[in-house]
Amino acid sequence: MILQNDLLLRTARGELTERVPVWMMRQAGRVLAQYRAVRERAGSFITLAKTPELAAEVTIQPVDAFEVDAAIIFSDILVVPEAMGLPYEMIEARGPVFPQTVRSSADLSRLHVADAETDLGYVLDAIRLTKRELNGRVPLIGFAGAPFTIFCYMTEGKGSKTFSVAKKLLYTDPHFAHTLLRQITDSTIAYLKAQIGAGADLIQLFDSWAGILSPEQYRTFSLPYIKQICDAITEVPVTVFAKGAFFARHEIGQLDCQVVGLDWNMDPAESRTLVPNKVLQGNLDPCVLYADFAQIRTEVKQMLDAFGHQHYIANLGHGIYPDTDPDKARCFVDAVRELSAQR
Ligand SMILES: Cc1c2[nH]c(c1CCC(=O)O)Cc1[nH]c(c(CCC(=O)O)c1C)Cc1[nH]c(c(CCC(=O)O)c1C)Cc1[nH]c(c(C)c1CCC(=O)O)C2
Repeated sequence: MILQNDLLLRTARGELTERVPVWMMRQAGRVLAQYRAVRERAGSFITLAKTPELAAEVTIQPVDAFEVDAAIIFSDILVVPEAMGLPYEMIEARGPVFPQTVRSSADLSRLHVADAETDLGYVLDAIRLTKRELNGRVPLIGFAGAPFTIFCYMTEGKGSKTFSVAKKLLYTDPHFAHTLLRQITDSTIAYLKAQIGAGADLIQLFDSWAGILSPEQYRTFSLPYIKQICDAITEVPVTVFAKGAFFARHEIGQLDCQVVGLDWNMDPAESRTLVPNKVLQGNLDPCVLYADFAQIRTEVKQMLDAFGHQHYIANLGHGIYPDTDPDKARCFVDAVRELSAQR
């Protein structure tokens, strides 16, 4: 299948392009009334994620609504722990919860390394169906959580501001921590390879909780596992997005990945210096989309000026907030397209 719009893919591979590609983290979701309608029909988030026809439908919605340069498969990072034997629930207005947690070596007997085809076949089916329905319009991004972020949810059992239960284990039982991190890494590599086999054109790793670690802990408990994944994924470009890990940009830049994702606390020029020779992605504060249309355009212009128009993928600095006006999201995408094409 030849892609009609392969701008993002060419940029991710390091090629010079005619304008800056743009998409938004969490673009498939509650921002869109069309999503909420399908979610209603499905009954629950998990049913929606496990029904390939519906997952494909909501994956494509933002491509129609915003004309972004990529689709990202509708799923969640927490499908990996579930596939390893730790099911999750998605509680309305609260987020994900694991009724059982894993906090010691004894708990590990309940887990297995995920088999992508049997345990995550529904995501692979959703990818195949989405690819067919996209019919080459834009590339499809596959994704997974980085092992440390998945470790946080599996040990803590729910979201947390500090993830102090998870962090405590790094100090009190590092052997357990490394064993679990290894199992998550092995599961994630198998899963990402299967996503690529099913048609994913690029891969993004979300290390959403990277910012809670010290640089030393990040070097010990997160980076080595991300490195294993980057080394294993050779087929398509890989983006590493480590939220809050401003201190690790140089080391992330040394990995065998093609794109480094940035949040809005990370200065573009400083990031270019720390991460030379890689494509950068980001990093507009999602709260800018609460500003008026004129100000959104001004902020986008500043961002494009700061990053430059090459070796750069425009995005938000984290996922779009669910109460964002979709017209403002559309304004962000349009501003990138228009302002980066004028040369
Ligand atoms: C940490 C994390 C999770 N999930 C994800 C991350 C990493 C990115 C980040 O840091 O934001 C990744 C994710 N989750 C979802 C996607 C879909 C693709 C996309 O459009 O980006 C992606 C890429 C769907 C989702 N995942 C979730 C929803 C909302 C649930 C619903 O629709 O009922 C969606 C659309 C739920 C979810 N899932 C998770 C949380 C904490 C929550 C609750 C908070 C929230 O609601 O945003 C775990």
